[in-house]
Amino acid sequence: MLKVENLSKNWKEFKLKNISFEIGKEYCVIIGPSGAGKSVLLKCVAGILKPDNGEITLNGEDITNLPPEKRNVGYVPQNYALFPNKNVYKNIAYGLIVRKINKCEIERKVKEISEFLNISHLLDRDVKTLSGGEQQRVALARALILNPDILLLDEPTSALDTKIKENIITELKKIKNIPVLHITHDLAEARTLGEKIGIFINGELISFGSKKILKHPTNKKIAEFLGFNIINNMAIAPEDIIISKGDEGEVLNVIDYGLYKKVLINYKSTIIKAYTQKDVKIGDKVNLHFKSMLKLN
Ligand SMILES: Nc1ncnc2c1ncn2[C@@H]1O[C@H](COP(=O)(O)OP(=O)(O)OP(=O)(O)O)[C@@H](O)[C@H]1O
Repeated sequence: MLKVENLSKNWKEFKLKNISFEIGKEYCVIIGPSGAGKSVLLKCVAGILKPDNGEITLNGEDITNLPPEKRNVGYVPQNYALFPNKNVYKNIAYGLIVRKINKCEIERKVKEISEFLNISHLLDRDVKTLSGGEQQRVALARALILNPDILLLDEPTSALDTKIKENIITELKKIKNIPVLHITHDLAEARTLGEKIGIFINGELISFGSKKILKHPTNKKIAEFLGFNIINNMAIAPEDIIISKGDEGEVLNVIDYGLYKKVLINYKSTIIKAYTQKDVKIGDKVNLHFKSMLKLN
């Protein structure tokens, strides 16, 4: 179990503000906009940055001041940080070689982890020749082979195209029995993977708990971040709006995504975002019906 208590880190322009949360053997996704401080938080847990205040415990042990190599933490940074002058096998085996594990045991473990992540065919390859998705799997294998007590993932799919992203997400879903702390700005990824969800804005963890929050935001800040419309302190999801002909609002913009359209409507002097499959055009006069509205605190 990972427990973070009152963690803070201050620079002139940025503050990580008293972050507290805990996760057990579950997949936790922390989501937030760029620059919110997600990577700083992850680096504090990995031991790469030292927090100014606060405490980090892993399975009951205070690791706040331990160097990275003394924490049993698997960390996959955003750029993967593979060793460019070693092949895939040596990259994956690196942590075990440093720990002077015997050769047969290393071979067995590399075989096991590379089968798990479908990269057995790449073991002899030079890492410089790998695609982004392949590099990602090698970085994951390198972290997982050490049987870490926690896996830390910094935007693991940000550099990948949609198809490869889906494949990696399938692999990530297979990781069980250890806590995973995954940071991203991708809401779809949070919805697919997160058992627990943290919402991080401007150095602050404004919400932490069950994934229910993604469909039922509790306050305006969370609702806005999740893309809900807000009218009279009620949150309305764009997919919960039915558009019909009328005179209450006017369509300002339409973006056609093929399967659905994203429509911006000037509705009683508020700009409303709706998703629809109907045929709407800029300038159409419309009425709106809200299928569901959530009261905010
Ligand atoms: N070593 C540092 N010294 C000073 N400021 C830093 C340092 N590292 C990070 N910051 C600042 O902390 C803030 C948060 O950065 P961080 O990388 O955690 O954001 P993020 O939420 O991970 O964003 P992104 O999704 O873009 O990676 C930024 O304003 C960044 O410039």
